[in-house]
Amino acid sequence: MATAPLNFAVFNKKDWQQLASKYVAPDSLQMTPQILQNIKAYNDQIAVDDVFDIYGPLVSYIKLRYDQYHRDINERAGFLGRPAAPGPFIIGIAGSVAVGKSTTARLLQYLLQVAFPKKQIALTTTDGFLLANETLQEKGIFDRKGFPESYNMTALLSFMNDLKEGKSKVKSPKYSHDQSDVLIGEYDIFENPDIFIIEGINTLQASSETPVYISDFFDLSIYVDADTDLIEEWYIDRFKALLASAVAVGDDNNFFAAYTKLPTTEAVAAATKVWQEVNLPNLNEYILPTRERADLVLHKQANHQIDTIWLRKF
Ligand SMILES: Nc1ncnc2c1ncn2[C@@H]1O[C@H](COP(=O)(O)OP(=O)(O)OP(=O)(O)O)[C@@H](O)[C@H]1O
Ligand SMILES: CC(C)(CO)[C@@H](O)C(=O)NCCC(=O)O
Repeated sequence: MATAPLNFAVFNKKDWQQLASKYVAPDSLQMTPQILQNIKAYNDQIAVDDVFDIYGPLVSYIKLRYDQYHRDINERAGFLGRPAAPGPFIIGIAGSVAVGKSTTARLLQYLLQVAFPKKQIALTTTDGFLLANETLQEKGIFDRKGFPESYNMTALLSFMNDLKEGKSKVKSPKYSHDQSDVLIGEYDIFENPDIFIIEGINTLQASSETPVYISDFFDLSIYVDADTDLIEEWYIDRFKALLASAVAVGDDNNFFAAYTKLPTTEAVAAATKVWQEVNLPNLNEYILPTRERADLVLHKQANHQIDTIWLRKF
């Protein structure tokens, strides 16, 4: 993998693992076999060792940062002579299409909920802020889906602002991977969560529409990294899984239904072309350059196992 910039501390799995109990006692993570079973149900292949070795210290580090966040807002409110109105502690997760951001986000949500049973841990994706396929087609930018201009950044920033201000009933629009489109009129509604996770390829990007970055609202950011050839493999694996589920469901409205009519090799060739012509250029031009802006980088190797962690020192 690339060399970490000077302002990051680099850990291999063994050194990172030593940090596990610094701020969260391991037993407070309550890693029972039943919990592990539930976590594994998200994805049968999640490396169980990573749950302890990587996510244990990560939850511990988030606890440290969460406590600091609350001390900080109280002290700042004291300085201003105004009541502290804390919005959620916000964690942003970035990385390529198909690198495993949503899987990482769901696992983290689960583990944080176990570690903080009385807190509300919420999760969304920036996918819902994509322009609808129809709009992308009208604008002639359907082949730029996922690129900065394909998102409604104004709506996304206003969502982040409402959330951080502590407004109640903040809505984020939904996206369906089966439909490969936003679900018009469907929302997730958030009611004052304590910790909020937002994952998406663009979470560390600047916007051309406004000088504010989405990451200006983050209290911690994570970039999920892997070598490009591996990510392409995972993209194709996920495409095959979505294809298989389209066959099983037999719904002609499913985006993947058209591909099910093709021989598998042709369908996979079409997906490879989308990777090469859309997602790979997007990764190289717009996503990878944001990696060094993250507070923490999780680097994955084959089988999604995390081998290296970069943690920002300053
Ligand atoms: N830890 C993991 N173990 C095994 N498989 C994983 C893991 N993380 C992700 N995957 C698989 O890799 C593929 C991509 O993962 P995921 O859908 O989470 O990516 P993503 O980064 O959220 O993608 P997108 O940006 O397109 O929504 C999926 O098929 C998922 O099941
Ligand atoms: C929804 C995004 C943009 C990001 O998650 C991505 O998964 C996507 O659909 N990219 C467009 C090209 C493709 O169909 O893979």
